[in-house]
Amino acid sequence: MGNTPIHTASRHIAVIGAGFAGLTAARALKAAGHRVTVLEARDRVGGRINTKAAQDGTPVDVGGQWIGPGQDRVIALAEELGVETFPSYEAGENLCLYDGKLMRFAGLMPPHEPVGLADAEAIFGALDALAASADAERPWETPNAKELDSITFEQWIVRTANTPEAAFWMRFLANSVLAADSRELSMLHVMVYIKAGGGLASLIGMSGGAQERRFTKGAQHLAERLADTVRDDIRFNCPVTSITQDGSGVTIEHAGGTLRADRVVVTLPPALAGRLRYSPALPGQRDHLTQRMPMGACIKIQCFYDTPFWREDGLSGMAVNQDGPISLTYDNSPASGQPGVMVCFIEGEDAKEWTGRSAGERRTAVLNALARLFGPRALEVREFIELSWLEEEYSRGGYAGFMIPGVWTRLGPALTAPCGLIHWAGTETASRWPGYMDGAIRSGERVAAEITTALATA
Ligand SMILES: Cc1cc2nc3c(=O)[nH]c(=O)nc-3n(C[C@H](O)[C@H](O)[C@H](O)COP(=O)(O)OP(=O)(O)OC[C@H]3O[C@@H](n4cnc5c(N)ncnc54)[C@H](O)[C@@H]3O)c2cc1C
Repeated sequence: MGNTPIHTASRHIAVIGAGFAGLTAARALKAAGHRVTVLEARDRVGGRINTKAAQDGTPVDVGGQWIGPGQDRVIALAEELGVETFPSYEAGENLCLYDGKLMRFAGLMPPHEPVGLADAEAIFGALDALAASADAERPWETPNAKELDSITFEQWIVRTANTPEAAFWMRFLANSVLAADSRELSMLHVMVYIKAGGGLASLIGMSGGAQERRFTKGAQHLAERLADTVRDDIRFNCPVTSITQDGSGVTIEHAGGTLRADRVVVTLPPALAGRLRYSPALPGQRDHLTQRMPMGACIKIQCFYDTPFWREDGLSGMAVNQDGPISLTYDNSPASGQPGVMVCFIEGEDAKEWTGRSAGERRTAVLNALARLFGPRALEVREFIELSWLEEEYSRGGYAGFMIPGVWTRLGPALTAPCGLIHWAGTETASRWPGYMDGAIRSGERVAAEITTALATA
């Protein structure tokens, strides 16, 4: 697993959550000779990964789905466990509906008028350069960290953008990459996130970027194969409610009873970790951190068609939509190209609004938006599958938790610092690819090494 094994007496480690972070931690701890018990609230593994089946059996990822270069840990895991991937479809031109005008374009930027186009390109460059100066391992040590952490991404946009086009693309970036509104995000957090994901091109690209490949049988396939390595140690339908530490171990209360262990790994996103009861109470800095790391907000929708009809028009299926409620679409058809599947995202403020509307209203609004982009054939949908992650009791949003201003510089170390016998993991704690499956896996590996070291020196 890439860690130097340190031999210690076997202990019992509890792991809360059977997403990629928890499963990876459990597997590594077991491999190091410990007994593990994974307590999972849901009746399945995967957490923010969830593959459902459409009526015709096509796998549909209602949660995370893409992987790309630089995400070495998830790629290595898929190879090791024999889980097949295929390249995302991206041939053809993209669409952008902006200022009431529908533009077709190749590459990253639509043909805005020259001043707006130049300014949009310049602000991407400025953000990328600033992000390169971030310290993703220790964000609070980034040059000018305090200043950058005292403003929102929106304040930086207002200062830096000279045209509405540049401001639009930056707000769109916040929505599409972090599922958050530019007014909520710490500027320092945006920089750290970009740096940790290898730069803007890496984050937003398809081939060569984070959207390059998908799992042939859905991302859940990888979670299931990983779970197979610790299957007998997972207890489902066991939402944890409290963790009590004493001199010799931890007592964990969950819906199925009580578990005693030597140490515990909590892999929940900080906002959910903050809802557990801890005795003794956690240090103030850790609690205030969890009070200030809200979840991103997104609704993921997939529309099924007999064929990917947009391909016949020379379109890739990728569209950016200023009018909402969907802000972004991609061709999400299976590798065979049949049926045609269009994935649409409602993110940030729009997701908060539209999660409260009826399913019927959402369906009508989504299909009307698709018809404006791709023409009336978009209305001939044969299946409509949506999931609002805001409504998921054991996620309460996605893609991930993020930092509002002031958190990284005042409370940052509390994100990963163990609290006695409690260790923290989860994608939010990763310094590479936080917010992604890869970050979750890295966090599971990091926490397993942390526990092995702690036990060796205890
Ligand atoms: C719509 C959407 C699209 C995404 N797209 C991508 C993508 O394309 N590529 C990518 O790499 N990433 C993507 N992500 C992000 C990715 O899914 C996550 O970063 C990753 O899966 C997080 O893994 P984790 O183990 O850290 O957390 P989680 O998967 O959230 O695991 C935490 C686990 O804890 C459980 N739990 C919660 N509360 C309790 C409790 N009280 N007691 C016990 N168990 C509990 C949960 O049920 C869950 O199983 C997306 C996420 C979403 C929501």
